Amino acid sequence: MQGSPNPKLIANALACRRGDRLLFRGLSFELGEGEALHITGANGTGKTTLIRALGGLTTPYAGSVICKGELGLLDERTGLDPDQPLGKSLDFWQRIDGCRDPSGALKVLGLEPLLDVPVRYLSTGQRKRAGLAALLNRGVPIWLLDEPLSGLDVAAIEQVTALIALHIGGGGTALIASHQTLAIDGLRTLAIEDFAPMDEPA
Ligand SMILES: Nc1ncnc2c1ncn2[C@@H]1O[C@H](COP(=O)(O)OP(=O)(O)OP(=O)(O)O)[C@@H](O)[C@H]1O
Repeated sequence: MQGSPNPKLIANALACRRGDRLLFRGLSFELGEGEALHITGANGTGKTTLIRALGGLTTPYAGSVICKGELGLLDERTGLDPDQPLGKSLDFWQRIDGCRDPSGALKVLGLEPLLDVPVRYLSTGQRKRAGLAALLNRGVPIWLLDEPLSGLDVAAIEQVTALIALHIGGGGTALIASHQTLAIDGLRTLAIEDFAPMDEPA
């Protein structure tokens, strides 16, 4: 794993707004090496917004984020060129990120038969696995995963869950927003609705 040997991700009394609506406030947690947090909450309660705030993609309305170690984000946007074959599109990022074991992620995620397929032709689940391969290749210590299991079949759900557990077991850190149950030992849970303002139903 590249980056910090002791990753940390800390949220201090975070509050986020979208439009004129305060989604959550006073949200705090601390995650370190080998720790993971499952963010739960109904549609529209602010899980993606929280992930974007943690990743520096949106500015919180209040509070702060402390991040020690490189972050990798997996959401529905893979960052892979839709017009390129999957293999070439992953190669592009591998050249930038300096991947050490490019074939490892492809094998473990069953992507080898799809390397010649243009990214735009990939199914939802295939695209999700491709995004995860790109994340694995980066070797970053802190993972922000927005619905990593959505669109995956049963076997892929088990695979991806195992990969997340492996990442944590290897000293990584992960924050996972998911509507699905995650079978990962030691996983903590944070219900985002617990931080919703009283007078603003989700
Ligand atoms: N750019 C925007 N401007 C105004 N409101 C927005 C914007 N983006 C998102 N929202 C609203 O913010 C709220 C939170 O959205 P967010 O995507 O964070 O929820 P979520 O918990 O991830 O939902 P889901 O479970 O459906 O993925 C939603 O009500 C959404 O409509």
